Amino acid sequence: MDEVLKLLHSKYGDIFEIWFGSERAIVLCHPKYMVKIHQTSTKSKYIKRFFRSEGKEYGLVDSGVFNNNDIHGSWKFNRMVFSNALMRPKLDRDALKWTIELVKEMESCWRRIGIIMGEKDVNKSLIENDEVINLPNWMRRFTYDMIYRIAIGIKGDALNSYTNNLFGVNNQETESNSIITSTQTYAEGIMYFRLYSKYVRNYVPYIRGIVRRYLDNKEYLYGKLTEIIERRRREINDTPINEALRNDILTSFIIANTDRDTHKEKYIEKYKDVVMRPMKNEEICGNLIDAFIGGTDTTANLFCFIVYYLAHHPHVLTRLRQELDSIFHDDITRTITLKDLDNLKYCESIIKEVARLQPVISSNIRLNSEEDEICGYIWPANTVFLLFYGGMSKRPDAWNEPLKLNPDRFYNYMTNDKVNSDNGHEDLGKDQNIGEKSENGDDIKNSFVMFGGGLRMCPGRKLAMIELKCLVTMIYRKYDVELIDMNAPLKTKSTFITTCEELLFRLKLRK
Ligand code: HEM
Repeated sequence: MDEVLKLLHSKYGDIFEIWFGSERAIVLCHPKYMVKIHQTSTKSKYIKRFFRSEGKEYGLVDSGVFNNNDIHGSWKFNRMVFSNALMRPKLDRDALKWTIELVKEMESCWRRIGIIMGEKDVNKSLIENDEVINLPNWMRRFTYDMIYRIAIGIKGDALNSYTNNLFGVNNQETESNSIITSTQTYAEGIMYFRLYSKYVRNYVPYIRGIVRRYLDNKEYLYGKLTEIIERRRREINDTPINEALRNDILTSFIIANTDRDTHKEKYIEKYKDVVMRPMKNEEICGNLIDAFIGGTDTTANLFCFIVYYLAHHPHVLTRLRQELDSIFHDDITRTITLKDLDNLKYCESIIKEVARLQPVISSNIRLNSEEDEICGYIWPANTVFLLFYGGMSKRPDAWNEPLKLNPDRFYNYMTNDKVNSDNGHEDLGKDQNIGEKSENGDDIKNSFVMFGGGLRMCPGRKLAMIELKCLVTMIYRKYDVELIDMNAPLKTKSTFITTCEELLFRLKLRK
């Protein structure tokens, strides 16, 4: 998808149309067109994401947040509860603590196998197996375990059971693993409900069989999640009102708009147009599934891209190490604090710069709910706009030497207040959508779109940054990461998201 859009962009310019079967999409490649689309006002005409409201029975029309098209009803309500659950400062502390624990767990798995060189018990047959030393395989499991804990509050088991399997230990199927596997199957099924009409899904023989299996899996997944929700509801009921509850997002979903919700009054004030009521089990299921899907492949693949770019840019790695050493000195095992994360400005710049060059989500879809003008044309309501972020983030009119990895373009903004106030782009350090050549003003605003924009901007952005900064710190302050084939190009596959297909690696204790 990414490559096709790149090609069409160079051939047809900043605006052109493409057809998906009988559906037309207008592709927008210039950041100036994003100004309207990424507007944060509730009056925005560009909140809708999908052109067809197919797949209600699969939870795709009015449940969860990502696939939800009911923008004035269930999306607004779910999104409010979702954002509040994920953006609470209290969650940051736990997210950091859990990331640290999980990196340690992953290190111990790597040690057992011999991925960390110099360890005694190297298992030769395992480290010669490309599957085992393929970083994306580990990162996917890392983010499964992480999001499971963030979502449900209970440690996931994907890393450990994968490692045990490699050693021939038969694991009992854990609840977390069966939920994650079922969520993956659920995610794979989405395209059948998006692509095929109700008639095809119900009557075309081969497709009907596949769709039935996906629906059975959905029933299983909702059933399992409902058991967990009910269990947690009972635990909450049994906890005295003056006792603090866990900070996982399931707890936040359950207590939202109830007497246990300490922020209730604030939300009533802030979201005046949303009916405040507790969430039903089915709504919570939809939101949990979105957290599982949104919070795994994105962060996992971006981390792999960071590792690839750092291996090929030693001067950037040296600067990163200088920053890490200035914060942690010789203590490569000191527990990382939230304050440390705030101080890791160069580390954050690397994450952003890699996301600019190699975005995991390089395009997005929005529809206008009313007739509107974009690029001098009047578009009827429900025109599909495909926003090609991956093209915008490499425009020569927005960035100096756009194809070069240069974290300084973000670092200088974050560390130099004068630059910030002079160009009016104070927020660059805070996931804003802004380009480098700011003298062009609005034209290049929105040329860096890591987390989308407007009211649908990614609600997991703070969590993703905590995870990524913590991972980069814990790996690079302690280890040298060696790629098995330094000449291999970055192997990616691009559908809705761009994944890292192969990155063979090993670690050595840092000299
Ligand atoms: C590096 C990591 C991540 C990247 C690059 C990323 C990127 C994005 C982007 C580009 C969007 C579309 C926003 C828009 O339409 O304007 C999005 C939406 C979303 N993301 Fe993320 N994301 C990341 C991590 C996460 C995490 C950790 C979670 C959950 C825990 C999450 C949950 C979601 C959800 C639920 C939506 C849909 C929001 C809505 O439609 O209202 N994401 N993300």
